[in-house]
Amino acid sequence: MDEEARKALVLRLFDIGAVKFGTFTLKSGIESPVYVDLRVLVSHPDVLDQVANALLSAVSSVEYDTLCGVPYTALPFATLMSSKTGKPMLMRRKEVKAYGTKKMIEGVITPGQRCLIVEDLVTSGLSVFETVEPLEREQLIVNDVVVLLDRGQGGRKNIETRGKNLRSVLTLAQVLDVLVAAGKVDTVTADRVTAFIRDNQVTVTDKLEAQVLPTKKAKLQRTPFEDRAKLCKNAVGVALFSLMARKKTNLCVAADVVEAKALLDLADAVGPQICVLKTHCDIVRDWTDETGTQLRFLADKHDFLIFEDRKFADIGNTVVQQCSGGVHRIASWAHFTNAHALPGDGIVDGLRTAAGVENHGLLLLAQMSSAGNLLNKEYTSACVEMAKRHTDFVFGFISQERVIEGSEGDAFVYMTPGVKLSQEGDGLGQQYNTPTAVIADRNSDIIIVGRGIYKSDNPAATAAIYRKQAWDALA
Ligand SMILES: O=c1ccn([C@@H]2O[C@H](COP(=O)(O)O)[C@@H](O)[C@H]2O)c(=O)[nH]1
Repeated sequence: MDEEARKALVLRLFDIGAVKFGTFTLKSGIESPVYVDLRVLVSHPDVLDQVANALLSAVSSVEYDTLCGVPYTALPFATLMSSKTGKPMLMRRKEVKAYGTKKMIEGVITPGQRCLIVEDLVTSGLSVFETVEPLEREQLIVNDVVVLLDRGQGGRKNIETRGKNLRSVLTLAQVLDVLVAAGKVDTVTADRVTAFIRDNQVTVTDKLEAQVLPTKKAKLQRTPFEDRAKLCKNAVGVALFSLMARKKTNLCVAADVVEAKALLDLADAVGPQICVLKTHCDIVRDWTDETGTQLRFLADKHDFLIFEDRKFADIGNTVVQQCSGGVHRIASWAHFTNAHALPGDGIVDGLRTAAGVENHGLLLLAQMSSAGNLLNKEYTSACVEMAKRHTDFVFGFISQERVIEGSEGDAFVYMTPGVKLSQEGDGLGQQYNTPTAVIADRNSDIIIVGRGIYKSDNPAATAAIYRKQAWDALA
């Protein structure tokens, strides 16, 4: 943007009352000699257009695929920029809906795309980070921020120390220079404003950031997996925690393929990346005893455990036979399986009888990922209580989040299905979250990923991507 255009924009902003001088009490209680209100721009389409052009010229050398305005004032800026460039736009919700999708970001999200943040005014930079955080959780890459007016109160430094580039169309100092030169503001006022800016620098500390960014606030101080192994009372749980610490992976692949060879090939391909291979033996059309034997061979070869996701739900006497007998003889090859708590404690006792506690363990289904499921809070609490009554055998949960807080909860493992890099459902009720959302925000331990990996072109390479994201999210 050239000097003349900049001057014209400043004068127009002054004319429409977007920049005012006097004595104003800010939200913080501080008295300020200057007040910037860019919300008035929506009443002046010519100025909005000038602003959009100025913002676009400030980012002419920046490469980005999509853009997102910080709500609310910058939304019309971003909309105009999107329309002028043809680049798609995303919108961040200020309030998350209490119903439906509960999405933070509206629009088509393509993980890996570079997203430009558009802001009207930067003081501390915190509102920029309120927008950056949910975008990064959706796996968008945010490197660049463009703002119409930088007040010069430390926002640039706060944004840049957090690794983002900030480009501004105007600084408050430049605005003052133009207005003084045009005789709109006297030098005494300009000096008061300059002194105010100098004396009111804002540093964003980690504490302040945590107050504003809810997910940072909720972040758990994690007990290392090797220490949790010492708290767990079941041998398979101990082995799983130790394996995760040793192999540095919290990825479980749901191997939902329907032929034995495909299952074994998949297990061999993703084996180096995983802590657990999850099976549904009853969907494998040519399952034989040899399939179980071969799976155990691969588990030893690659150092993973086998979890048969059988979701037992019958009385104790029946599950004894379902787990040890039938075509699948689950107890002979799976390290652990899972059960619904619905029938009562007898189901745990039955499965313990069928498999024994030395080489087997059990997870309870405390929550499910599917839309409209009936596992409500009371049911989840009842599962938790049941698990606490059987710590010799039950070592964790299938859940959408960590369901027991504190050191007592450290003795259990939390495995979460419904994980994919993109969050669109499957049309049959499955609901997805990203690996980062599941591990960092919901404090789960292990992500369970099926179609996101086995339906990809290269399951081994894709498993490595999920593994890295899930492991990094623990930090
Ligand atoms: O609440 C639940 C419990 C189990 N699952 C199982 O996890 C996988 C998910 O597969 P995707 O292809 O990643 O959707 C599948 O085996 C389910 O049976 C679940 O999704 N939700």
